[in-house]
Amino acid sequence: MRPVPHLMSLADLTAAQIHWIIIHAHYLKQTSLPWLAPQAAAPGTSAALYKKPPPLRMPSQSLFNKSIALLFSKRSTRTRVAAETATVLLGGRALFLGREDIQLGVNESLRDSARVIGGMCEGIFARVGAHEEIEELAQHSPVPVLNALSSLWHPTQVLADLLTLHEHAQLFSATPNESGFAPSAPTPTQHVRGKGKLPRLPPLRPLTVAYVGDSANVLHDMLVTYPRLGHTIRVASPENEKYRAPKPVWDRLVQLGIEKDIFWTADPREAVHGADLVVTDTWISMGQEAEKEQRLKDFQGYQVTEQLCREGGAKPDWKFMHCLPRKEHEVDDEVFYGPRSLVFPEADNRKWTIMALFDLLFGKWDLLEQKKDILPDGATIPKASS
Ligand SMILES: NC(=O)OP(=O)(O)O
Repeated sequence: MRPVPHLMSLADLTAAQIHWIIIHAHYLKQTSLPWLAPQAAAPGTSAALYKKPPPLRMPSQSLFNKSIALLFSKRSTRTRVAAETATVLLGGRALFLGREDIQLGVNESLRDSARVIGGMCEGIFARVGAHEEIEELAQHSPVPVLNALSSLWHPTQVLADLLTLHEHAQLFSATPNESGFAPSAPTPTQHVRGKGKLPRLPPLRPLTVAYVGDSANVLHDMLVTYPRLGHTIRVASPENEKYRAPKPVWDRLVQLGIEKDIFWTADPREAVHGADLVVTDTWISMGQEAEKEQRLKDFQGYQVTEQLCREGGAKPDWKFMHCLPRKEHEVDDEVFYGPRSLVFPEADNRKWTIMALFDLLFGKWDLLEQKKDILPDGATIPKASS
């Protein structure tokens, strides 16, 4: 009997498996978008004379006739909409089960809920409070459990960020960084698993990524991922220990042998030095509303602005990402709505990366078993710089 695969954090995957998900998400996006476009004009009409409809390839139907439970004990826009729409494209049905809808946590234990829901659904995508809750769901679920956000990790967000960076690779100048890596010439198409030629996932050169803000779940998955994909990461958070990564995250970094690759400072200007990409996130996570006043004081000077990045010495063509929802104290309008911002393509890509995970983890169960080191034709992972 195959062990039930679960995914709690990108720390659970090899660099090759992470890269494989990005390639697969890109493939699913390319095959699905034509199905979502307005219907082509009927043959013989004048519009049809000018525009040939695109060739349609069916995306994977690995969730055909299957149901996925979206077990959300916290609010969500992007993760929920991405999960529901991705499940439709894979041929399945998503059941949104919010905290007001089911017995979970109020009248029934996590253990019993996991067993019951897993007996009727083929996957559980769970957004929880304390990380231990999702660990307990996974321990007792007969079907795969995927983390939709917990107190420690937010793996699906960082996958969307990576897909977005690859898609915008041309915006980052091609100068090799200290590791000496120079990107190979991009090939316009790639063969994907006997499905013919599709636009190739653009290769991404190693970037210097600066994170300015609280040490929360998105940053934690960035920390365990970016150095293994060859990127440099620089973090600024206020001096207080509560704004630094907690022990379970450092333990995973040590386990992966990348703890020395993380540069951490309390000075946001120092963090953005040499940055290709500047990232921030909420200063007040769900459940921390009572600390709002103190946090706003502690994060004074952390707002991402043109001035901060200029004074800190970010690269002239630096770009900006934020997982959303955003507050103006974290990043001003000039950056957020300006030409440096990738935030909306980043939000769109939540759908394609969640679709890839649903396909590989819920539909096929082969994410953790295979493709540890093997990538599709022509794909490469940048060499880590240390
Ligand atoms: N970024 C993110 O997780 O958004 P939601 O909370 O709206 O799902």
